[in-house]
This record gives sequence, structure tokens and C-alpha cells, in this order.
Amino acid sequence: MEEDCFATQLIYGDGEFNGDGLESFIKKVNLTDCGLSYAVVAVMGPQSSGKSTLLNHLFKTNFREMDAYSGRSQTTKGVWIAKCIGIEPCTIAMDLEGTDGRERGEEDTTFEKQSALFALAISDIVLINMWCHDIGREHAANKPLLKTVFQVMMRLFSPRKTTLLFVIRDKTKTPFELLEPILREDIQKIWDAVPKPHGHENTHLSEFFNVDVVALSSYEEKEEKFKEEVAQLRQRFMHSISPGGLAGDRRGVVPASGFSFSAQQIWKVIKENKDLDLPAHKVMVATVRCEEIAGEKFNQLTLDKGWLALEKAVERGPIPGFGKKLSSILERYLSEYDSETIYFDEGVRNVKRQQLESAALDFLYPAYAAMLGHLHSKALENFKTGLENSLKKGEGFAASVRACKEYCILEFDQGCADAFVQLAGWDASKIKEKLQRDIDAHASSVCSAQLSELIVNYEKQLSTALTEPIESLLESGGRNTWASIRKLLKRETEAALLEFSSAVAGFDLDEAKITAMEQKIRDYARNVVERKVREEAGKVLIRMKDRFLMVFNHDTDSIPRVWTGKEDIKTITKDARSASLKLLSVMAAIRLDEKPDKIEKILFSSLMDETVALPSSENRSVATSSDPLASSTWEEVPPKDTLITPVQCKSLWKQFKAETEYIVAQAISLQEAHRQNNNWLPPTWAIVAMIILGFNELMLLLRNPLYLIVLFVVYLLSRAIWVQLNVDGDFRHGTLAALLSVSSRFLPTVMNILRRLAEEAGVPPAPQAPQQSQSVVSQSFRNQTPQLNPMPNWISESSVSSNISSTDEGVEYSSPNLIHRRTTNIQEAGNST
Ligand SMILES: Nc1nc2c(ncn2[C@@H]2O[C@H](COP(=O)(O)OP(=O)(O)OP(=O)(O)O)[C@@H](O)[C@H]2O)c(=O)[nH]1
Repeated sequence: MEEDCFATQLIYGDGEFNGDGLESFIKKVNLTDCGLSYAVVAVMGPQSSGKSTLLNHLFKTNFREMDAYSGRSQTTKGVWIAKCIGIEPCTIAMDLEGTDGRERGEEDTTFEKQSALFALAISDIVLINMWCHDIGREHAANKPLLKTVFQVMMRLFSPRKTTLLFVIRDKTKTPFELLEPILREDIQKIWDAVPKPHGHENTHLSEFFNVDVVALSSYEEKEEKFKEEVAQLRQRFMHSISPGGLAGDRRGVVPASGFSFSAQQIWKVIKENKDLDLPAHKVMVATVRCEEIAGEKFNQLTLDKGWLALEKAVERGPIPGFGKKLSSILERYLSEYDSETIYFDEGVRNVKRQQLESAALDFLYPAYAAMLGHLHSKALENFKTGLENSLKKGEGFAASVRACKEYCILEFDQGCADAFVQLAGWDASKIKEKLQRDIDAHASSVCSAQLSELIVNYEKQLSTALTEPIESLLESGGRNTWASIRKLLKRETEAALLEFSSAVAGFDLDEAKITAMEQKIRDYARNVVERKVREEAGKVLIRMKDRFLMVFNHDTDSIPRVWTGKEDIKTITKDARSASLKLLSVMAAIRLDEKPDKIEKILFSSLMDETVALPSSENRSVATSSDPLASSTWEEVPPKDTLITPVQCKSLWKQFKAETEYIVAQAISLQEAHRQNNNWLPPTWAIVAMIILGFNELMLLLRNPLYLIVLFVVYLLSRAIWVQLNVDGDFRHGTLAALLSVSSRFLPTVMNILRRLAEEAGVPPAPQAPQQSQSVVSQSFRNQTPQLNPMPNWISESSVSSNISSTDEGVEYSSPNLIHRRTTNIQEAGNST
């Protein structure tokens, strides 16, 4: 298939640049992929000098040629480009509008100069078409053209070394060897005549140009010869950019991918009549193009399928080989950038590469951070689980933390190494530090929790070991109570601390911390004691009354007292109160520090010595002028250890005495009642009067034994009825009640006695009377009990262990068991009676 040269108008006749056309042309001829392996050949010369014809024959292009039969009018307007067919590497031919054309007028040389400058700026080889007969002529047509070329050349600053190939058209019979020196001389003259910028005055033409000359036969007259010579010339364009080729030493080539932009910018600068600084232009082109390529690569990277998949996957969890995967994606686009920008200015492309790399890394970093986040979370979770399992197995805390931490950090390091992106060199040390901090924080919180649990356990243990024994010790409230409490506290605390020390050994704690915790346990134990003692101090009045009842109602052998009248109630009361006061002195202050105090002494001297056992109006009126209890603090006892202040003691004692007076009074009345019961005979004077006044009747009875027998039987019956009816007991609680009780039971009792007598005499018994009698007696006793116990409520509420019951012999304070036993005994006694 025949190749197309895609001839395109690059610059219109009016100077407008056809950017779109150029882009389209570049795509069609695949110029972008050529890198630096391309060449641009331009042709300039007088109008209608056969330039298009030459290019078409030389490069098999199809530039418009003038029809030879239609006259010498201009055919090429502006600048055209086409791809040279069959020339390697890719060569672009550029056909320029002819100079000194009559269409633009003699004076309008602006476009001519602009297009010449443009051709020189972008071409590697410039063909300068000239008629053979113009050589050596003073006013030859090519002279202004050459002048123009050299003048504009000065504006290119450091120009690329362009090859000027002078093509002599319509060569004559004058030998080429003679023509060439003349031409070169002409060129040199023109060069010398061109004003040069400062510093370039003596610059030689060869520094700017390679000058070559070729002569061709006339196309119109010797077409075959022309074609033959053109074919030979064509060969020189093959590999023209290789060393030794026509443009072998060219400089400052713009890479093919920047050709379009470069050409547009050059034309723009030329049009604006500004100086065309080619090196700066080159940098500018490189900058723009490298930026464009970098942007292109960055966009491609963001849409890369592999990257998108990786980004999605890393949201869910860690990815094995993350670093390698990310690196390969990144490197692919960077290497693409490198290959596409390789021919641009090295400095510029390196800068832009760094920018691309930096932008790409910024873009990719969140994925890496997410990856590290996963590694961090995973390592932390592993640490937590590992530590928990290790502790469950009973390993020491510190050893477990060390082993688990070491393992997890190692695992994290391996993960980081796997996620490491060589190119990025991202540092994972901050995350690692955070992981270490998090691990330490977790270990510390577990340690605190474990230690707290440990301490709580020992506190519970201490609380259990101390509470009840202390309550018991305080209840007994004796001389050695506080010594015993101190001993108990010390023993239990030491035991707990010993266990605690061995338990915390595995935590690797510093001495100060252990000491602090031990102190905490010590303080707790002390607090338990203090709390319990305060609680007990709040109940001191009840305790005192219990103690009072206990001492008052029991003898030295702890046997319940029976008030028979022989007891020394005064001494017993004093003893009981003394015991209660002793209890108050024990409860008055906390004595855990073994400091001596005078509380007991003060209390006894103030409260016991001012009073005697029995309350009396004289004692109550005694008042000391200086009251040691009129204070709210105890001497030598700090306020924090004071449980009951002296004033409170005084008030408590007053209340205590008021509430126990009744017991004492009742004991006295019971003693009195017992005495009366045992002394039922009438007074002596009555007996004497009865003997004197009833002497006659007595003698009558003594003389008649029948009366005596009858009297004896009546006495026996009366006595039996008396006993059976428990008349003594009934009358002890009021005459009316006794009369009612006796009258109601009189008849059944008589019947009962008669029935028994009949039984003794062999008469069958009446069925119901005895049972009724017995239940009446029993019921009668039960009815008596509440009447005998009209005590204040506090006794029945507080003194759980104490109750009062009554017997024939007197009153006693006893426990419910004793009451029950007593009741049973009485019932049994009633039955037996
Ligand atoms: N005498 C002579 N005439 C030629 C030669 N080559 C081409 N011509 C003729 O010159 C005329 C102009 O040819 P073009 O190739 O169009 O010339 P041009 O320089 O491209 O013309 P513009 O583009 O209009 O400046 C045509 O009629 C050609 O036949 C040649 O070698 N010698």
C-alpha cells in the first residue's frame, strides 16, 4: 500500500498557525513516538523557483506545484508540511512561501523574514533554492534572502547548527567546481556584511551553519537528468541525523512529542516580534511537555485497575506484598514518564519527575497509612490476646508482657518490611512508636486492673478477718480489748501483706510502688478497724445496758439471779454500772497507736465516784465544781481517734442510768415481795390475843377429839384447795382479780379434790374435772407472765438475750431459753401439785 505524506498547511498566508492541523498531522505520521529520531527539512527561495517541484521529487511529497503553462504566479501560500516518503528516520518536509513574490509587494518582507526565522528555528536542514545564473551577480535574487537568513539567525542566540544546502537550479555548462567557490564567497560576503550582536562580531559562519552546495539540471529542459540528480540527492537525506549525515552535528533538537507545542510557541514569539531565545524556548517546551506528560501519567496512575483494586482491598485489611504491589504500579508510571520525557531537557524533566513522584506518593500514601493502621491494630490485638492467654496459663505478668510485646513488635516490623515502598521510603517508625505506646498503655491498664483486683481481694480478706473478731472483742470490752485489737490487726495485716508480696513479685514493680500498695492495704486494714469501732461506738448505749443486765442479773458464776432478799443490790448495781462504764471507756476512743490515755480514769472518777449504786436525791444533787467531762476532746487523744467525746460520755451515762434505774427498782420490789410472801403469819400481838381470847374454845377442842379430827380434816381440805387455787399467787396481783380468779376456780377445784378422795376410796372418777383444773392453772401462769414483765421497750428490743420471768421464789432475768425452761418447770410443778 502506498504511503501518504499527509501534506498539511502549517501556517496560513495571513500568519495564522494551524495548531489543530499540526496535531492531526503529528498523530497521522506517529511523530510523537519518534523521540529525537526525526528530522525537519525546509526549503526556501525565490517564488516559483521550483521549490515544491524539488521537494515532491526529492521526498515523494505532493506539495502543490505551479502549472508551467499557467504563468509564474505564486502557488505556495504560508508554510506547508508533509512527511517525506521512504526516508528514514521520519523526516518532515516544510515548503515555505517564496520570497520576493510580487503578490505581497516589494516592500512587504515581514512574512518572508518571519517564515525564514521559523524555518531556521525548527529545521535541521534548510534547502536554499537559487538560480544558477544568480551566482556571482551583484543583484541576484537570492542575496536578500541570504541576508534575511543571516540576520534572523542572530536573534536565535545559541542556535542549533543548521545545515544550509544551497541547491543551484538550472545548472549551466560552468563546471560545479568553479561555481561553488563563487557561491561560498558570496555567502561569506553576505555573512560579513550582517551586523552581529555584541560578543559575536568575529564569529565564523561555520559555528552557526554547515554549508553545502548541490547543483541540479533544469527540470523543464533536462527532466531525466534532473530526476537522476534528485535521486542521488535523496540518498543524502537517508539517515541524515546520523553522524556524518547531512544534519549529523545538529544541536538542541526538540523531542518529537514537544514538536507541536514548540512550533506553535516559536511562531507565536516570532509573530510578536520578540527575541527568540532557543535555549530558553527549549527549556520552556521541556517544562510544558514534561508537565503535561507528568499530569498524564498521574491521571493514568489514579485510574489504574491494579491500584483501584489494591486501594479497595486495603480498606478491608492488611494485604500481603503490599509494598511490592504498590511499588510496581508506581514504577510503571514513572518509567513511562521517563521514557516519554527522555529527550527533553534533563534538568526540567528531573524536576518534573520529582513533582510527579511526590504527587503520586502523596496520592498513594493514604493506602500505605491504612496498611500500617491494619498492622498496628493487628499487632495490638495480638498483644492483647497473647497477654490474656499467657496470664491465664499463670505466667508472670512482667514476663508475659515482655514476651508478647517482643513477638508483636517483631510481627509488626515484618509487616512494615512487607509494606515498605522502596521508592517512597515512607517511615513507619512513628506508627511503631505509637504501637509501643499503645502496648505499654494496655499493659499498664491490665497491670493496674490486676493489681486493683489483687488489692481488693486482700482487702476483702482483711475485712472478713477483722470485722467479726473486732465486734466480739468490743462486746467483751475489757482491759485488754485494744491490745487484742492491735494484735489482731497486726497479725492479719502482716499475713495479708506476706501473701500480697509474693503475688506482686511477678509484676516487676519498683520498690516505691510496692511500698505504696502495701501502705494502701495497711491503711485499709486500719480503716476496717476504725469503721467497725465507730459503728460499735454508735451502739454503745445498748451495749452498756446489755452489759449492765448481764452483770446485774447473773452472779459471778453466770447463773441467773433469783431475788430472794439476801442479795446486796447496791453492790451488784455498782458492779454492773462499773462494767458498763468500763465498756464506755473502751469505746470512747480508737487506740490503735498504743498511746496511753486517762479516759477510763476520768470516766470512773467523774461518773462512778460521784454516785453510789442506788440512785438517790442526795447523789443527784452532788455537783463538782470542776467537771473534767465538760469538754469535747480527750486529753492526749487526737480528734480523729475520738469516738465519744467527754460531753457525750456524760450524756450517755445520764441516759444509761435513767434507763437502768427501773431494773434496780424492780429488783428491790421483787425482793420486798418475796419477803412478804415468806412472812404470811399474823403479827405476834394478834396471835397472843387470839390465844387469850380463844382459850376456852381451844380447850373445848382439845377435850373433844372428834372436833379435833373434824377440824383437822377441814384444815387439810382448805389447805389443798388453797394450794390448788394458788391463792397466794393470785392475791399478789390484786384483790379483785384474785377473788374473781379464785371464785371461778373454786368449784372445779373442790370437785377435783372430792374426785381424788373418791378414787382413794375406790369410787369411779368423774370424767372431766381434773383436766379442766390443770389447764386453768397453766393458763393462769401464762396469764401472769405479761403482768410480770411490764418493762420498757428497750429491754425487750435490745436485750435479745435477756427476759424477765417470775417464779414463786422471786424474780430473775434470764434468756428466752431460761424463760421457756422456767415455764416448763412451773407447769410441771403445777401438774405435780
Ligand atoms: N526552469 C526551470 N523551471 C522549473 C524547474 N523546476 C520547476 N520548474 C517550473 O517552475 C514552475 C514553478 O514551479 P513550483 O515548483 O511551483 O515553484 P515554487 O518555487 O514552488 O513556486 P511557489 O511555490 O509559487 O513559490 C513550474 O512551472 C515548474 O515547471 C527547473 O528546474 N527549471
